[in-house]
Amino acid sequence: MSAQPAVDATDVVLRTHGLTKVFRGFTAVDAVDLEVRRGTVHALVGPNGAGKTTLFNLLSGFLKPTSGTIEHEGRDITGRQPEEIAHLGIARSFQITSLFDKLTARQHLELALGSPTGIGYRFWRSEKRLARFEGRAMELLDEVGMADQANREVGHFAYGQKRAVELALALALDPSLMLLDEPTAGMGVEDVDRTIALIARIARGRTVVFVDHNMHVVGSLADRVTVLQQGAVLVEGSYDEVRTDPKVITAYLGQSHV
Ligand SMILES: Nc1ncnc2c1ncn2[C@@H]1O[C@H](COP(=O)(O)OP(=O)(O)OP(=O)(O)O)[C@@H](O)[C@H]1O
Repeated sequence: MSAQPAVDATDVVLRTHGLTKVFRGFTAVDAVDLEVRRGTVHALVGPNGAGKTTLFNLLSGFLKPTSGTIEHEGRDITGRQPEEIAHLGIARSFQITSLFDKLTARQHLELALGSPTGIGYRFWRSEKRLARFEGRAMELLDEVGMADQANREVGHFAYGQKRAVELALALALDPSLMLLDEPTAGMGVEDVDRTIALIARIARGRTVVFVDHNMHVVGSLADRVTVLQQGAVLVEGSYDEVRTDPKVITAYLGQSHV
């Protein structure tokens, strides 16, 4: 975890102002002002249905906001397409696995490295053209502790190993900001601890925003925590500040993952 940098406008990688998403009269994200500082790990938490995934979809361009703005490095990116946002260096890893069973881990990385935005795969690239990405592919797999599995088909991988490959794919973009959607969802305790260590490692020198229900993960990784409730920001602060906030305790009453 990195120390909190001094507050300075140029230290803000991502800022939303009044960000709102309304689905047929239902406000899923409600006037959210979010500030993500450079070099920090920032968690988004909140009870089920609080709007975390919708907010992620807005930040990564998969949904268009009803109103409000999103700024990246001081530039307005509101309404940009997912490919453009990825190209700006905002990488998102998905909650739902997006790997192909018959491809090896290395082939996944080579295909992603061969795609200009990193978020699509270019299957028509020849093996020879992709071979030039082998070195970088291996570096990325090494970064997530998967170098020794590089030539195995991902269909044979355990769940935690697939998530590690997905993290490597997000890193392939060389992102200035990583958005991780429930990186430990569905994992057992061992995989959760391994993933915490992995995220802590890849977060060095990078800015990370993640959504997770597991408070052990949030407490272990997050420099800042934003708690959402019914689409709006309820509280923001350090993990210890939000954990003990009476508003947060009340919001989580009746939820199993406090
Ligand atoms: N496409 C949509 N159309 C209508 N309502 C939607 C749509 N997407 C999300 N919602 C609603 O918006 C609210 C916020 O949903 P969202 O998935 O963002 O919450 P969440 O905090 O990610 O929840 P969880 O922790 O359960 O994943 C929910 O009430 C959901 O039903």
